[in-house]
Amino acid sequence: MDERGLLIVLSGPSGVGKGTVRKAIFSEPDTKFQYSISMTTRKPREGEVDGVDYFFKTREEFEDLIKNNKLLEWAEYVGNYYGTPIDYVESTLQAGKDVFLEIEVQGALQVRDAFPEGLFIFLAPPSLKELKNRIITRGTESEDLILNRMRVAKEEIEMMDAYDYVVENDHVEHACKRINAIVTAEHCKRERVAKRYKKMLEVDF
Ligand SMILES: Nc1nc2c(ncn2[C@@H]2O[C@H](COP(=O)(O)OP(=O)(O)O)[C@@H](O)[C@H]2O)c(=O)[nH]1
Ligand SMILES: Nc1ncnc2c1ncn2[C@@H]1O[C@H](COP(=O)(O)OP(=O)(O)O)[C@@H](O)[C@H]1O
Repeated sequence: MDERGLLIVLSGPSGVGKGTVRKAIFSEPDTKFQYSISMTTRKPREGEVDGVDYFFKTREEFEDLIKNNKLLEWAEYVGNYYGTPIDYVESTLQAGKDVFLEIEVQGALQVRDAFPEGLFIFLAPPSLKELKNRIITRGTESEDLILNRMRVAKEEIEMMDAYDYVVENDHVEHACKRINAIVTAEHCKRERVAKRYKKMLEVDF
């Protein structure tokens, strides 16, 4: 395979709908992206499955992964560690497949340093009021955690300029369409098709 896959990073504030949009993208039968399952020390929520939603780890196990350079990026977020396994990302890109990461902002900025050629998409809420509503309706957080997440969210929104694209998550299906359109456009921009034609033209006819 002479073409590496594209590293697609979807990020944005907690509660904006990253998980919802990512699941909607991966529920489409023709999605060709490979989802990189993250490691976390957060306790599983009801219905979450180890190795499907996350690889659930103890703090000791996670700290060993950090020490042994097994993570492309990691962040401590609202009291828990989250990180991306580097081997899966590297081998999948090497195989020419696009890898999709859904991660918070600190991690996305680390990936930007390691993979400046990646595609960085910021998912934005229609408003801060709507963001708070979404965190509340999700109902997984206590009052204290909601305030904490809103504080973090404001700082995260300030980082929007570091991304290649901002996608507003007004309606899930619209956000998915925008993301798919961006990836398609990016592939064209990166001249994958043009390179194929150049190769064809090298041959006499
Ligand atoms: N840096 C980083 N963030 C991650 C990773 N996996 C998930 N996250 C982010 O961690 C945050 C908290 O995730 P989670 O506890 O599942 O809650 P929720 O996504 O807000 O419902 C979210 O912003 C996720 O996108 C990862 O591997 N690295
Ligand atoms: N476009 C949308 N419109 C209305 N509610 C949404 C939308 N996208 C997500 N939500 C809701 O917002 C809440 C937070 O979404 P979630 O995917 O958990 O966010 P994140 O992964 O960014 O923390 C959930 O209750 C989800 O159903």
